[in-house]
Amino acid sequence: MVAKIFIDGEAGTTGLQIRERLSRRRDIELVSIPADKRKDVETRRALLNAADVAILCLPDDAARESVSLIENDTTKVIDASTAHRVAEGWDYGFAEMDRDHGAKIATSKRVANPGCYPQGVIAFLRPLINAGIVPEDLPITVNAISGYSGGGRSMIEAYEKGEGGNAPFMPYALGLNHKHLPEMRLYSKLEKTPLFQPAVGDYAQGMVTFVPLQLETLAKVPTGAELHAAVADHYAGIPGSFVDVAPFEAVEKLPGLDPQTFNGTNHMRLHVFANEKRAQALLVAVYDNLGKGASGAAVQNLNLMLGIDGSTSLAA
Ligand SMILES: NC(=O)C1=CN([C@@H]2O[C@H](COP(=O)(O)OP(=O)(O)OC[C@H]3O[C@@H](n4cnc5c(N)ncnc54)[C@H](OP(=O)(O)O)[C@@H]3O)[C@@H](O)[C@H]2O)C=CC1
Ligand SMILES: CC(=O)N[C@@H](CCC(=O)OP(=O)(O)O)C(=O)O
Repeated sequence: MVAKIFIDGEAGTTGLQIRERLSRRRDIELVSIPADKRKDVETRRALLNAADVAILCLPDDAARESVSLIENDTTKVIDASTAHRVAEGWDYGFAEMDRDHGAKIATSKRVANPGCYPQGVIAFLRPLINAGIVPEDLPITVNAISGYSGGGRSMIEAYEKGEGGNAPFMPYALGLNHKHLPEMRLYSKLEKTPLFQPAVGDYAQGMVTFVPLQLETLAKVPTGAELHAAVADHYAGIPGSFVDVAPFEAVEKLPGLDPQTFNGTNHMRLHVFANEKRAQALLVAVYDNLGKGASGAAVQNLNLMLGIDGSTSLAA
């Protein structure tokens, strides 16, 4: 069967990337909207209702509107926006977060594609909390850097025109209230909202998230090797996982921590570093904000929803 896919917001950063990833697929008919009608509600309503799967690459309010325009119970939805990530009736689109989660996505009609930053955090904390190695109430801090494509078309244009100074490293979200906090807390299984402080760099694409852990207050302080083993065990149990775990090694510097390492792919690599004497560890995830952070994850979820094995069908 050839599945009909409509990308609402196909001209935006995420929409274009998904289009590109799907363009050579023969099992998919990509339904396009005429450029002059792309914000026309009735044209979108018709295309949304005719699609087997609609992928929403829109601002939050427009994504909510698209969902409200679906009048049948057959069109499945993958929403790349923030609108439904912690909403009732939606499944979170991070397939590797639990052993059976890919199967859940495969039968879901409403999948909320994750935010770029939260996946690197959930990828570590959920398995560690599930294994009882990190307690749910441990206060967590997250730092991160993203390429400017994370800010969508307006930020890309601003950086490419050299507007705004183009600082090599520009911290933001200093009100400590970033929109990714609810999904980061909920799916990591944390009791307390993490302190999250990201930065944008003067490069287009690729990200790194950092979770430093102060472990001395824990009743049982895990070693770096124990943290690493728990995370590695989790991903070893997920066939076709796009998340892998680097060997546990003592290094001062690692070229693989370049945020651009996995650009153009759907891969995420997890690194564990530790200093046993100080009871400190650092959890580092490297991936493409437009890949596993957005369009790669959307195509992985689409494959699952179409009953295709994502590990073999996703063009990296
Ligand atoms: N960039 C990233 O790294 C990531 C983005 N996302 C999310 O994906 C979604 C899209 O982001 P991104 O691609 O970066 O954003 P862009 O700004 O690049 O693209 C959004 C697109 O939606 C169009 N649009 C806006 N309003 C409407 C409407 N009412 N009807 C139809 N089309 C509309 C815009 O058109 P116009 O420009 O003419 O207004 C634009 O083409 C957002 O919710 C974002 O939060 C998720 C993960 C990562
Ligand atoms: C650099 C930059 O500005 N990044 C965006 C997040 C990009 C992303 O994950 O997208 P969602 O909007 O779908 O959550 C931000 O911090 O708001």
